[in-house]
Amino acid sequence: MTMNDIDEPVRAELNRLRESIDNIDAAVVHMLAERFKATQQVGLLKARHHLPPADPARESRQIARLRQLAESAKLDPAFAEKLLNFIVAEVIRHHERIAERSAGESGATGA
Ligand SMILES: C=C(O[C@@H]1C=C(C(=O)O)C=C[C@H]1O)C(=O)O
Repeated sequence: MTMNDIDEPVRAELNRLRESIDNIDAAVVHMLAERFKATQQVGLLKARHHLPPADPARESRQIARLRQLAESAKLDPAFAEKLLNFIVAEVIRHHERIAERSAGESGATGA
């Protein structure tokens, strides 16, 4: 049995479910793009005011909140935490890059 041997009603159901998955994936990409736009602004603000790229206390509060939300949505809280940590690690990398660039610019002579 391969994917080519699927009966028509099963194929139709699979296609319907996959259309929904594709819509959800598109929404996730758009939401992440908006989130990164906001975090880039936070990175610029932090660099301008010499604040550290990471804020572990804020992250702890976000993890506790997301774990609760995940539980009430019947999503594995450990998965929600891993996903947030993955995203935040990327954000912190961006903030470090922004801080380096900002330090380079303010250290430049302009000559
Ligand atoms: C965006 C921030 O910077 C970092 C990234 C966070 C995030 O992606 O949610 C949270 C805390 C910080 O470690 C922030 O401080 O709010």
